[in-house]
Formats: sequence, structure tokens, C-alpha cells
Amino acid sequence: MTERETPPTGSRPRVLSVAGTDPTGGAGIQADLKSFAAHGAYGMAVVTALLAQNTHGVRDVLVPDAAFLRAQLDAVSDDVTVDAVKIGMLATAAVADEVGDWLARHRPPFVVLDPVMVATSGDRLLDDDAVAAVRRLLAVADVVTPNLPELAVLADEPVARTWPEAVQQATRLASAAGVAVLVKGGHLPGVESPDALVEGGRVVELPGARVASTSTHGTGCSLSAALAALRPRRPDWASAARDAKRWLGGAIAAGEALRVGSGHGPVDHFHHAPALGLPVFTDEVGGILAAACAASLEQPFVRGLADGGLPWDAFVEQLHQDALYLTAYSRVLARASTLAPSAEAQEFFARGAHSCLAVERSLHETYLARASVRPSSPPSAVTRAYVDHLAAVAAHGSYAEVVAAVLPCYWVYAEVGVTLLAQADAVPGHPYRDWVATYGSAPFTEHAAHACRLADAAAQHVDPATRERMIAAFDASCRHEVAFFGQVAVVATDPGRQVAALAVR
Ligand SMILES: Nc1ncnc2c1ncn2[C@@H]1O[C@H](COP(=O)(O)OP(=O)(O)OP(=O)(O)O)[C@@H](O)[C@H]1O
Ligand SMILES: Cc1ncc(CO)c(N)n1
Repeated sequence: MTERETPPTGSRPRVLSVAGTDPTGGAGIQADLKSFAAHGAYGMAVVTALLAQNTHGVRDVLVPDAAFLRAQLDAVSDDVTVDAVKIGMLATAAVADEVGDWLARHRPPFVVLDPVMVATSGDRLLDDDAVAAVRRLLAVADVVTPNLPELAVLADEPVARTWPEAVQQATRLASAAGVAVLVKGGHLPGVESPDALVEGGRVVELPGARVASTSTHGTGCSLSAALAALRPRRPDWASAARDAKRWLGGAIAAGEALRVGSGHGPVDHFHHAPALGLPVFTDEVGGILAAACAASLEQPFVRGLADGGLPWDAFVEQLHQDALYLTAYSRVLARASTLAPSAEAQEFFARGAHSCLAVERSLHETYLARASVRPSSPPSAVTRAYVDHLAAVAAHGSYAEVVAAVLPCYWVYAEVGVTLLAQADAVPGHPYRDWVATYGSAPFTEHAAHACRLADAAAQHVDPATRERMIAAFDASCRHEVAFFGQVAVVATDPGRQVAALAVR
């Protein structure tokens, strides 16, 4: 039992739920485990009662005998250091007393008691003769989390009708029972859903807007579980309660979108981590990228770059369009820099915006100065379409969408560049090798990998609708890249030789 002699601190708080079950996953142990995980805790659970319930109500309850409950509790505490415990539905006096005995033997540092008596559906979850046993547990809990009817039962007073009355009642209970009381105003009418923590004669109000939603099944379970999970990593109960309540408001708001059940639905415990379980963004769009690269490599212009047979005029025509494109692209990268959530991303895109202008200038100095193309030739319809798409995302989109829209310019060029460079290296005296090498080797390939990482990071924090817009913006940019490579007409005149039409399509 070395672990129990010097309890090691784990990488996550080890938090236990002692509660009943909800097979639809919105309340009881199932909700508690999600709530623990949503707050970074390692969750464990001891079952006090098996319920046949759903979002409409409770159909049946089976309470395992007290000896088996004790066996479950001891199996956990004989082996695992419990950092915090949340106690929920107790069903009977025998169950409540058994849990009380366990706490006397193995009290974890933090004990939250949710005095569950009636479900959201109105079904009773605690025998009448068990109330006294739950009152006895108050003495060993740190915090008790009653709703207004439960508060009235524990205080042995009528149900409070106003919020000030409820806080006063909670204050009386806290001082009589020697326990902190997190009183919950979810059952009050009105646009607010206030809670308050009453502790040692001090009242900490926890205001909160009422969310217009029927997804309130298991809110009490989820809140008390969040409180237990957060407390080991917070300095006091008030700060744990504040964070738990803020999280719960978001979870209620996101609940309906889960589409679970046709009664009072559950909350979305993971609303703050919407990308959980989704593939990494660049994996998800990898197929779009691969198709764009394959289509690009099929373009006559790119084939001419690969074998070196591209007519000079076609190359210069394309580079002129590229210079026009880069000037506009630079402004979009500057927008990404403006919106960037971190200094690292801000700098990456600011540098990118700068290097577009540097490359644009060097294209003029290196190739375009001696070319036949008129410097005043306007952007082609293809160039304009690409630039307009980017500008629209930059004007209306979030950071994540802008990053998704600018990514193909890096990623397609790097992928196509690597393939082209290998082919160019096989052709002695390849006339475009320098230009191809710019994109097919470091540092450009490293910049492309960096842009991919930033897009993946941005996609981690967006809601599903924004992620869809990221994919759409990425897909559109890929299509524009392919069209961009295809815009210069490369016409074969002599067999084996190609001449560019001077006009840009
Ligand atoms: N519509 C709502 N909008 C925002 N917060 C709410 C809403 N309904 C309840 N809450 C919050 O949810 C938590 C639980 O409150 P409530 O008073 O409903 O407890 P409960 O009756 O024990 O919950 P349960 O429905 O699980 O039995 C509190 O923090 C409360 O403020
Ligand atoms: C198991 C269980 N505990 C608590 C509640 C209260 O919502 C419920 N419905 N079911």
C-alpha cells in the first residue's frame, strides 16, 4: 500500500462519482464522467442505483444491496488515491449510510454532495425516510449543491420564492450544518439563472443568464461533477464554482444540437472542445490537396516546366500573372497576421506578407524586365477570380477561415514544386530549374509545413459550421490554384516543341 502511505499526485485529478445511472447519458454517472473528462480529470464511478430512464422520465430503479455498494467503494479506495468525490443520487437511507461509513474511513480531500431528490422530469429519486440520512452526510461534505426544493427539504422550511429568500435560506443551512452551500437558481422564473456559494458566513453571488433551452436534463449532476473535478486545481470553492457555472451555460446552449431524445435533452459537456474526435484539418483536406496537385501536374504549363520544354513566352506570361497575384495575396496574409491568435502566427504571416512582395519584385528584376509581356497587362480573369475569393474570405472570415484559404498557395506549390524539382534535376541544363527549386526545396517547403501546422491549430478551436467554411475556402483555393496553372495557353507548333499563345486565357 505504498501509494496510500505517500499519495503521489497524478497528472490529472482522480475524481470519483458515487451516483445513479442514466442510460441516455445526460444525468447521473454517465454525465459525471463526461463532466470530469471535460475538465481534465480522470473519472471513476461507483453505482448507487441502476435507473431505466430517458429524457422523458424514470421508468424503473434497481438499488443494489449495501454490501455490494461497500465492495465497490472499497475496491476503488483500497487501490486508488481519490483526489475528490462527487456524491449524487443515494436512493435509500441504507445507501446514504453506507456512503457515510465509507467517508468516515476514506474521506478524500474534497467532497461535493449533490442532494438529489427529484429528477428534472419530476420523478422522485430519494425515499422519504432517507432525507435524515442525507442530512447526516452534510456533516462530512465540504459543499452541498441543492436546487430550491432540495434546499427547502434540507433546511426543513418552505420552498423559497425569490432569489434573496433562497440565499438567506442557504445561509441558515450553511451555518446550521457547518457546510458550504452552492444554492442553484435554475428553478426560478425569469431571465436570470443565478447561483450563490455560501461559505463561512460569506455569500459569493454567481450570476448567470438563463439560456432559452429545454436541454437541462442533468444540469445539476454536471455542475456538481465539474465542481469536484475543478476543485483540486483551483484555490477555493468559489473559483471552482465560477468556472463550472460558466462552462455549464455553454453546455446548455450547445445541448439541442446533440439531438438526443425528444424530452428534456442533455447538455453538451464538450461544447468547449468542438474538434474532439474530428481528424486533423490537414488530414481531412488531404484528398482535396492531392486531387489539386494531380490536376496541376496535368496542366500543359506544368508539364512544360517538368521537362523544360515550356516556351519562354508562356513562362513569362505566367510569371506576370503571378506577380499580380502575389501583390494581392500579400494583403491577405497581412490580414491573417492581424487576426492571428498568437505572436508566432502573427509573425509567420507578417513575414509571409513581406516575402510575397520581395518575390514579386525579384520576379520583375530576374525575368520580367527582359520579357516581351507588357508590365501593364491587366490581371487575367483567372487571377482576378482567385484574388477576389481570397479577398472575400479576408473581409468576412475568421482567422481560421483566412488560414484555410491561404494554405493551398503554400501547400500546392510545395507539393508540385518537389515533384517538378525531381524531374527538372533529371534534365541537363533545365532552363527553369532555379524557379522550380524555389518552391521544391527549403525554406519554402518548411514554410508550407508551418502553414499546415497553423491551419491544424486554428481548426482545433472552431465550431462545426466554421470548420465547414474552412474546408470550403480551402477547396475553392485549390480549384483556383489548378486554374491558375492552366491559364496560359501552351500551344505546340513544331513537333516536340511548344510555343505559348501570347494572350492569356
Ligand atoms: N436554462 C438555464 N440556463 C442557464 N443555466 C441554467 C438553466 N437551467 C439551469 N441552469 C443552471 O444549471 C445548474 C443546475 O440548476 P438547477 O437549479 O436546475 O439544478 P437541479 O434541479 O439540481 O438540476 P437537474 O435538472 O439536473 O435536476 C445551475 O447552475 C443553474 O443555474
Ligand atoms: C441517476 C440520476 N441522478 C440524478 C438525476 C437528476 O437529474 C437523474 N435524473 N438521474
